[in-house]
Amino acid sequence: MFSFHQEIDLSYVMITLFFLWFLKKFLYRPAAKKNLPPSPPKLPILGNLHQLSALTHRSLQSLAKKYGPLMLLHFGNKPTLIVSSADAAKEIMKTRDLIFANKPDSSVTRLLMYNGKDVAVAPYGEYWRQLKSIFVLQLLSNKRVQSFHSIREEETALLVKKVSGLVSETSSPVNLSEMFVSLANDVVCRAALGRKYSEEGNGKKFLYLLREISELVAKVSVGEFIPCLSWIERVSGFKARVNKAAKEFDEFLEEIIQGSLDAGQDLSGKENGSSENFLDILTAIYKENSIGISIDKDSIKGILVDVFVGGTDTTSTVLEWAMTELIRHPKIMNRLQNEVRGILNGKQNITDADLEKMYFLKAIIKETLRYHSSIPFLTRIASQDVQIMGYDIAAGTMIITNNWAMGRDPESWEEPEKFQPERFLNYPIDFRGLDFQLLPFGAGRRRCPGISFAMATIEFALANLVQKFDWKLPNGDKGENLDITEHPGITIHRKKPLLAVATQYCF
Ligand code: HEM
Repeated sequence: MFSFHQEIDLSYVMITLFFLWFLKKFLYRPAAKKNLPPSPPKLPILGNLHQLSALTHRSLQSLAKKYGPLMLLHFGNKPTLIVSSADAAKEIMKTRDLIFANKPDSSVTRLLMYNGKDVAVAPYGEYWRQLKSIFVLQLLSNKRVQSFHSIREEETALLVKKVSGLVSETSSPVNLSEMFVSLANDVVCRAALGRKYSEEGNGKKFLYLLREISELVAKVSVGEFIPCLSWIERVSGFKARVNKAAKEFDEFLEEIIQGSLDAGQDLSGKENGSSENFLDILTAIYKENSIGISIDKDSIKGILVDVFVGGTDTTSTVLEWAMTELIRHPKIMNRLQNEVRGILNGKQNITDADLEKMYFLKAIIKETLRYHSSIPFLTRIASQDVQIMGYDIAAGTMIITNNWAMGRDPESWEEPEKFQPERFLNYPIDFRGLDFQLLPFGAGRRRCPGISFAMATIEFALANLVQKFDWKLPNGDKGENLDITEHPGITIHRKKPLLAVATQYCF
């Protein structure tokens, strides 16, 4: 039984409930429902992280086959849009490029890349624009790339000499993977710092630090996605490892920059800028404000880290996959050797003019970049709420364009799982960021500024290796049996080093 007092309470409750129902029904307008991209089911805390294997580009390709070219995943607590088609990539990096001009950063990249004072992770804005123009106009212009011709020639000649030595002395297999890493490092080092570092003395430390920085930049730090687990990084020693590498590399860079400043480089006397290296150019900008842009020492250090992290592993990986595919496909190797040897017609030295005529060589490099895009992901951040292909994307969403999967998309390529360089002969698709089905160097404002530098090294080295030697697998193994398992990282390279037996070609 209710008491009088209880009855009054009940009527209050009834009136209040009716009032709330009325408000909801007639006055409250819920926010319009968002049209989100399709998403696979997710777990609390982890989001979709449990659906990703170490070869993340392959896991994301499989998920995209089910959920489509735009899908929304959650990496822990981070909403992440996965882009897997040329049309969707064009929306992000052309139509709405300005909204997506920022790159995600992390505590690791902030420490190693001088708190965004480099180019690759600097927030989009005036500072980034000035640094990018230093890259494009001062360090990596076509004229500058040509001026490094003798560096490429000398370093490739050393590579050829090493292979010839192995052929004549032992006829043992050549570790091509290792040789490509040395070649790419040495060419970049000489262009950047005017000298190279060997595996002896303080060179050893420098090479170790380069490897360490590249490895750490590629590592995903769990605390970025699942903040409640960030303690793992401290306990596992990961944070300490990053701090140590950042400090030691900084000390190294400080020493060489100070050395260059103390030496008082006078660039005015250098002919056509031919022997200017990146450090010369950057210290001149720093000291004399020579191009009307002012930079500090951290900017120089950030730029140099970008050059080493962005320019070495990427280049050696392309060479490694190109040679892998040539050895796997003897007919393609044969056709390339006929082209190169035919154009040289008995001549030993390859010139830039010779390379220009090597259409099949260029097609092989394009096909390598399609089939084994060395950097699998292009990353961005949405700086405001935006609609992409009818879907609502919230500000702050991380964007991952799966460039590797786009190179194998059957909507864009016939027989995408076959290595067929011929597809690029008489087919005007290029990799410079205008054809969205092929983006090994990215596109839009954040496109790679090192394309010409990298291509010059790759074309020259590959042409020399197939001109001067014939290649086969050790122990008479057939090319088609060559193991092509991938090793995950910021660049995707071979899990096992590429070993091959060379025979000197008699001209
Ligand atoms: C085969 C060799 C190379 C490949 C495959 C490659 C690939 C890439 C890719 C995919 C990006 C991201 C682009 C985007 O997000 O749209 C990038 C950015 C960049 N690359 Fe390269 N790269 C190579 C060589 C080089 C070289 C030789 C240098 C310098 C010497 C370099 C310097 C940079 C820099 C500074 C950025 C950042 C650009 C920005 O954020 O504005 N890269 N590269």
